[in-house]
Amino acid sequence: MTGPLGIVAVMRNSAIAVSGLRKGYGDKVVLDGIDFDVAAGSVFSMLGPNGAGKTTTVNVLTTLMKADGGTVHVAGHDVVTATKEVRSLIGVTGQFAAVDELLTGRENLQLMADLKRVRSADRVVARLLERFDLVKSADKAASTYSGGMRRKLDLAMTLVGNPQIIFLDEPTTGLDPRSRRTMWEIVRDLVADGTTIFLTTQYLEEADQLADRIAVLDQGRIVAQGTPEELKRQIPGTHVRLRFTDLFELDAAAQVLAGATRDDQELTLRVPSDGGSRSLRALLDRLDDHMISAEEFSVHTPDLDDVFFALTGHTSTEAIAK
Ligand SMILES: Nc1ncnc2c1ncn2[C@@H]1O[C@H](COP(=O)(O)OP(=O)(O)OP(=O)(O)O)[C@@H](O)[C@H]1O
Repeated sequence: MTGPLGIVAVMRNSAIAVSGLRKGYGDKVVLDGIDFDVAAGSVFSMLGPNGAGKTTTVNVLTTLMKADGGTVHVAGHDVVTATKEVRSLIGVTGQFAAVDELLTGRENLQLMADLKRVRSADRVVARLLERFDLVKSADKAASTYSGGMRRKLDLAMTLVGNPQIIFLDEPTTGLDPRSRRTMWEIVRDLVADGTTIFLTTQYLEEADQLADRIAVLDQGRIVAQGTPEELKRQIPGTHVRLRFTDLFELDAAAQVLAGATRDDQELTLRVPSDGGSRSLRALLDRLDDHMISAEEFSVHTPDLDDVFFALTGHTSTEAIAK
């Protein structure tokens, strides 16, 4: 779209717009010119190992830190010139929780409601305690909470005042699988309500589960961006798996489909493919032409671990160990 109306439409749709963002500490370049756009109402995940620059990005986007170069707009506001507006629209949950351990869950939420000058604070606090399943522990000191409960309380505190855009910096690092799943459910609920989520994570599965778009950050640069499916499709390894009813059919198919790998025990053929609809149709047509029918047909795409390795030359855990 062109013209002023087009521009307005684009801006309205973009919750976060980052262009040429650079940041270093002394001589060390941490963000080496990164660009991305987050659509309103979506989950955008920045995926990268320890030290990739995720927290630095969150700090700049949430006005806590000044960039060395580039521009950042949050809900259409420049983070440098409209800091106050940006702060009033966002919520941030960092790696170091804002929870005061000496206060109870309820008191922590009340404190936040006072800070944000929220009306009907008691009602807001009660609702959040319920939503996060913290009613029973509401009047116990946060120091007695488990890691998962503390994260939930931290996130509940972030939601006081209904921010439009929420930044979650590694929200599930160190959590057990059950608490992690609870956090995922909460994120999904928030998005269903129209909230925009910027989420950093080192967990490939987490990005895969939650994100509409993923940016892979490695050593200060975005090495890939796209939907989880797009990222997986970018790398070799996608294949079609065909299962046949007997060896006779398998033999016939193996002769027709050059380059396929057969497994006689499983009665399957693995055929390299980009997984696109055109090549799938061509493959099925070819089998049809030879009157071969497959009992089962499935497309397998590599997971994000494969993607990370293909893009960066190291696995995410190798990089973490660096
Ligand atoms: N205040 C600082 N002064 C100097 N170097 C810093 C500072 N903060 C971060 N760094 C360095 O910048 C790099 C990126 O750090 P950042 O915290 O943004 O990474 P991250 O991807 O969030 O990793 P993590 O998951 O460990 O938090 C790291 O090498 C870190 O040591």
